[in-house]
Parts: sequence; C-alpha cells; structure tokens
Amino acid sequence: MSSIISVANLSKTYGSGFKALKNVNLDIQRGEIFALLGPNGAGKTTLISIICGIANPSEGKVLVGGEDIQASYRKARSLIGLVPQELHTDAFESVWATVSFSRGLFGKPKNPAHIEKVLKDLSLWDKKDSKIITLSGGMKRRVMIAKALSHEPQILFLDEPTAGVDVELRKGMWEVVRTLQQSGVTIILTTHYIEEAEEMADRIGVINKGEIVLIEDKATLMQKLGKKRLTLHLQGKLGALPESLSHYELDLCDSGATLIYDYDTKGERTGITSLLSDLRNAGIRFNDLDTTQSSLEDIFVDLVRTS
Ligand SMILES: Nc1ncnc2c1ncn2[C@@H]1O[C@H](COP(=O)(O)OP(=O)(O)OP(=O)(O)O)[C@@H](O)[C@H]1O
Repeated sequence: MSSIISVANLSKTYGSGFKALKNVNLDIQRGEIFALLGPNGAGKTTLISIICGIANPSEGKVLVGGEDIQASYRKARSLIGLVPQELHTDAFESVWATVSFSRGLFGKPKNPAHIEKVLKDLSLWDKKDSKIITLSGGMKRRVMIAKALSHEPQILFLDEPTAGVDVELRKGMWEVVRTLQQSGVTIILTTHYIEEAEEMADRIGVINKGEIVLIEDKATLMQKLGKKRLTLHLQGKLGALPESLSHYELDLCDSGATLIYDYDTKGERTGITSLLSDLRNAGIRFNDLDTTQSSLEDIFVDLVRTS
C-alpha cells in the first residue's frame, strides 16, 4: 500500500504558547482504517484540523495525495471529507438539499447519481425529503457523513463518530464505516473507545500530550494482547532459581517471594504443565497463584501514564 497522507515533523504551538503537537510523524496508507486514540486534550483534533487545512502548523509539512496542504490547499482539501465532532446542519433544510449544497461548496458540478448513492449507502434514501430537525440523533450523524462524502473524497476523517451514542447505534456506525472502506475510501477516526479501535482499525496510533507514542498494526497489537501472566506466590523466599528451571523465562520478584511466568495463550504449548511439575521436582512450593491478561486498555493506560 502507498501512503495517501504523509505528516512530517509536525508541531503546533497555539497563540497562548501552548504546544499542542510536538514533532508528529505519521503516514496513512491508502485504503486503511486508522484509529487515533488519545485522552482528552491529547491533540487529536488539532492534528486533524491541520491535515484538513483548517489550522496552520507551526512547523513541519503535510502532504495529502502528494499535494502540500498549505501550498496546494484546494487540491489537497478536495481529497478530504471531514465529519467533525459537533453536529451542525441547517435544521430546516431537507437531507437532499443539505448534502447537495455541501458538494457545491467544493466547486464540483451537480451529480444527483452520486448523492443518491451516498444516501443509499448510509440508509438515508427514504429520508431524502425530510427536514433535518425531524431526524433521530443517529440519522443526523449519518447526514454529517453524507455531507462529508458529497464531493467524492478519497479520505474520510471521523472525529469521535460515536461519542455519546448508544451501543446499538455505535455498531450500526461501524457497519457504515466498513462499507465505506470497501468502496475504496481511506478512513481516519479518532475515538475514546478502545473497543471501537479494536473492532474497526487496521492500524492504531496513540497520541498523548501532543506526541505519537505508538503506531502499530492491530494484528501485532492483538498478538501482544494474547500474552498471559502466571504469578506464583511462593511458600518460602528463593535466593536464586535452580539450574533445572533455567530454560523457562521466569522472573523472581519481591525479594524471591514471587515467581512470574509470561506465556502465549495462542501458542501451541503454554508450558504451564511442565513448569508446575519441574517446580515440584525442584521442591519449590507455592501458597497461591493467579493469572492476568493484558488488554489494549492496559497497554493504552500504561502508555498514557508513562509518556
Ligand atoms: N485555539 C486554541 N488555543 C489554545 N489552546 C488550544 C486551542 N485549541 C486547542 N488547544 C489546546 O490544545 C490541546 C489539544 O487539544 P485538542 O482539541 O487537539 O485535543 P483532543 O485530543 O482532540 O481532545 P478531546 O479528546 O478532548 O477532543 C488541549 O490542551 C487544548 O486545550
């Protein structure tokens, strides 16, 4: 895959002197769904605003489809559809008029067939003549997506697409996003919901305090999540591990009172049975044991705490 967005050494300092982005480097691949995770105030909206040409960078460069977002603003911007966090539409206009008007803003000639396809893809076709004010919250969100797609962009930004939305509606939205990806659109979404990133994304990026602290394929991340930890609370303290256990990757902690063994739940063998038998043979006894599994949430919380 080739990159459709390339962000290099991007920094943003607001007028107040606040540094909202610090040397961000990020490439978005054509056709992928990329989820940008981060706590409140991490810089997600600032990053999206700069890529979409709404805010200016203090330093660095952004290319969209090979076009510089500042030097070739109109060309670069026409490749992007943006669905902002806040829903703002003219309450008394019809769905059809609202979506068609958005296309006009990009200077594109009328194309009723495209607007019809977008409304059908988003299950809004039977609402095309309804006034926005009469729609449910979920439908209004879909109108916002239809507006963003009206000028046939190659890239769609969804800023917190399911914030404050109930579970049913969130799942419906995921379906919509998948359909859009299948139609060839590259999607970048920001979210607070780890579950959403886990469910939707091909790659996940984590931003904290203006810095990208992780970018990883979801599959690789999930593999890391397949690890489990067995903790054995020993009866007596152990000075060192006996030679007979040296082929296990064990950690002796708590001044020799706890033994830790990490294993792969997806591996062919976990090694637990033989470890327990070798421990018995070595005369090492324990009072208790527990197992824990790390989740994307743990990784996220850890990253955000330590960075
Ligand atoms: N115009 C501005 N002037 C000064 N500081 C700003 C401005 N806009 C945003 N900030 C600050 O920059 C930081 C990043 O804000 P941003 O909105 O990008 O975060 P976010 O990750 O999108 O947060 P949220 O998840 O809450 O939407 C915040 O501390 C915010 O207060």
